Amino acid sequence: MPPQNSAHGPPFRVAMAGVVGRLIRCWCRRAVGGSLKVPALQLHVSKTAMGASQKDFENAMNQVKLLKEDPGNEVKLKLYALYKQATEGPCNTPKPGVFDLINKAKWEAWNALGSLPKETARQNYVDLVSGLSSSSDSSSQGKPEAERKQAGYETVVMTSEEGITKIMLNRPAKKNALTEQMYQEIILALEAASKDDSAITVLTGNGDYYSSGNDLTNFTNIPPEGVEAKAKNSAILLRNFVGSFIDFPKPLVAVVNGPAVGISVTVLGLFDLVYATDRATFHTPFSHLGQTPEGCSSYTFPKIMGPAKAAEMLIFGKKLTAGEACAQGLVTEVFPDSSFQKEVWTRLKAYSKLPQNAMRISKQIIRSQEKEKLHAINAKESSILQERWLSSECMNAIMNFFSQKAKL
Ligand SMILES: CCCCC/C=C/CC(=O)SCCNC(=O)CCNC(=O)[C@H](O)C(C)(C)COP(=O)(O)OP(=O)(O)OC[C@H]1O[C@@H](n2cnc3c(N)ncnc32)[C@H](O)[C@@H]1OP(=O)(O)O
Repeated sequence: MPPQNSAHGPPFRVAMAGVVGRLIRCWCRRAVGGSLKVPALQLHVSKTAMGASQKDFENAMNQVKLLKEDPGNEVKLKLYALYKQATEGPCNTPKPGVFDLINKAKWEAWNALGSLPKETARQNYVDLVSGLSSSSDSSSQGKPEAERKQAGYETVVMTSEEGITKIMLNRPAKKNALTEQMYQEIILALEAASKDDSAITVLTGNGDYYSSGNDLTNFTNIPPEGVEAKAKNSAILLRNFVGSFIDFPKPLVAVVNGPAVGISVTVLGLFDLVYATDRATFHTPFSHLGQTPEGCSSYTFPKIMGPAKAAEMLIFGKKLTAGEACAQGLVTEVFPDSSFQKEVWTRLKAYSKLPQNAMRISKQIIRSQEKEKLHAINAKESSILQERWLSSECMNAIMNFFSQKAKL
């Protein structure tokens, strides 16, 4: 029975979360046939309890790689078993020999899941990872909100204060060039921000640059499977990255603290507000790099600034000043560099006090009109780039950058 003081207030919600958490833990224990103990994790009760999507599952797999603390062998076995069950179904391989201790333990964990349906295994995997992440985050609880720097990220800094979640790109020595790890961490940070209690989410950069775009070393790190596999995986990552911006459900603001290049410019067409310092420039040198537009810019830029101005940027690589970008509608407002941070954050703090649900719903009405179209454009741009990355034009441009022959 709910406490007398409130039918739906915090004490009741806490109590209910405890009950639901216990039920899920109990259900998990039954699902593995009781032969593997599920550690006493505080399972995070989220939207995923209604059925994890493939995207939730992929995000959880990425999140596992970013765990700060080793979860221990028992949990790792459980993750392994749920992963195999979710992707391949019931255990279908012969039992390893008695001296093959590690593979035998893995086989037994998988086999113990019996005929657990793939969807349930996927859900259990997502819940388990969510529990692991929130238990590793719990060390930050009790600190003042402003200091609550969220754990689990290495290339971005995520903080929440006064209704605003800030995701700050944090490789200033490399002009915040986006590594593969950084794309993944931004996807996860946006996913977390979409579910937290903040009203507004901000993306910004640390140091003198907002971002110099894709880290060109991403293309030099070729796996044993070869360049085609590299291009394919990069296209998947790109598509997921841009997809996170398309689907982001609440107001998203870019605080452009300095020059922006490549993909950090193109995705601006998917933000709700773009505030720039007068030191910022906006540069999409795709043809110079043997590449083509991404971030849905082949659609958003002509729509925002008209086809002629969009072509000048996307085909001919014209670099815009902040004032020009504002005149063309890509930037909402430009501020003098000396007062940029003060003016922008004062403005955003005032906006964050507006009714949250109204802002969120308004954003969703606007986005829903072309969400499907944006996803289709994202898919097309990513697949064209997958081919471009294998072209000699693109490979030469990247080699030029590293041999210092060409600077933009
Ligand atoms: C999953 C894959 C998805 C792919 C999506 C595709 C996206 C397309 C794009 O984003 S295209 C844009 C790519 N970006 C660039 O081409 C920028 C390249 N960088 C530069 O031209 C210059 O560095 C600069 C103009 C941004 C800044 O010049 P400056 O002289 O001021 O500074 P440095 O060149 O000395 O830079 C400092 C160090 O940072 C390294 N660095 C900067 N940008 C990148 C980058 N994009 N990739 C890799 N490394 C970068 C630079 O090499 C210096 O490193 P060092 O100190 O070790 O020498």
